[in-house]
Amino acid sequence: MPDAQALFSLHDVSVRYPIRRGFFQRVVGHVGAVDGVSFDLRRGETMALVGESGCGKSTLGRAILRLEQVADGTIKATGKPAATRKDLARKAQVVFQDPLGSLDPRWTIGNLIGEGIDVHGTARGAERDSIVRDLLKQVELPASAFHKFPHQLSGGQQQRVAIARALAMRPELIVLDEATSALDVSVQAQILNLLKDLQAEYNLTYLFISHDLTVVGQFADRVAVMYLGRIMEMGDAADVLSAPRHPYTRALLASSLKVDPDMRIDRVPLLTGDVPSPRNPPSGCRFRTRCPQAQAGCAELRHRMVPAPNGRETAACLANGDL
Ligand SMILES: Nc1ncnc2c1ncn2[C@@H]1O[C@H](COP(=O)(O)OP(=O)(O)OP(=O)(O)O)[C@@H](O)[C@H]1O
Repeated sequence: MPDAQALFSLHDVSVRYPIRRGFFQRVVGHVGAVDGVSFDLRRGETMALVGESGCGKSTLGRAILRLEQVADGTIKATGKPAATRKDLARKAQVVFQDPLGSLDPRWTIGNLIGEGIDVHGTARGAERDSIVRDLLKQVELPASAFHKFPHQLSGGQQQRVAIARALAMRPELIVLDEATSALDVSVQAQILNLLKDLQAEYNLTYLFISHDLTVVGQFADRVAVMYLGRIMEMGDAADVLSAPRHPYTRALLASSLKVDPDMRIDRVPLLTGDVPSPRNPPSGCRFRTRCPQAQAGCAELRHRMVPAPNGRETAACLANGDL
């Protein structure tokens, strides 16, 4: 049942990349990057997506932004059928890890921020420039940045420009794809504070894709833990991170170098070995090949989310007694 506050409702969403080979680029298989993911993104919340590299976080973010095609399932925006990419440009924006890579070095900051306004024709000339100057103020950049070029700014300032560019479209959702990961800890904290302020002011929804569980604990309201394209645990961030329930979440947290010393994850073995290929994932529970609590029946276990305390959901797990 979709949440009444949902900005986006994902139902059983799968995304597959074709694997092409040979001169004619024949499709010889698929990578199931996201497999059967369902959740609601609630208006005004920060939902974090965490998990090891290659588990499908960015692909899921891109699918919500309509930058990837959904193979199965649906993504509905505020109860209406899925918007087109153009409609969505206003509603959902993205900020990536590497601001310099997403900012054209030949453009001034004023033009970079004003680009979306120009494309959508929402304002022109002096009115457009005044909106851009306002956005500079909102992201706490000096007015002098207007005529500068990206390489003249620091990494933190460049990321503020990327945020201003996203804000220029007056979006409801911003996908933050490792948006603070490349920054120094102190700059990262400043950007996270800015994002919090902007969220409070505009009731923004954030999908926060991150490897850093400590930052997720400080920044996110809810967290979805992904493994090989599937959600393994989802719920209130404080709950999931302080008392992880699924063996994968427990191992992921134990493996994180910056774990909170108060976390109740004693004696949980660290994650070992690599994530299996999503081209040929294990049957049953996908984590079973690395799970310290794996049992014979895990190979046949059907993936489904089961309710856990405090409104949390976890992937069915034989070690947790879910049959
Ligand atoms: N364009 C593509 N073509 C084929 N496979 C892809 C493509 N993009 C991603 N993949 C594969 O899809 C899977 C999920 O990748 P994705 O980048 O979404 O994971 P991620 O969790 O965001 O990883 P990271 O944290 O490293 O960014 C991986 O196995 C990846 O190799």
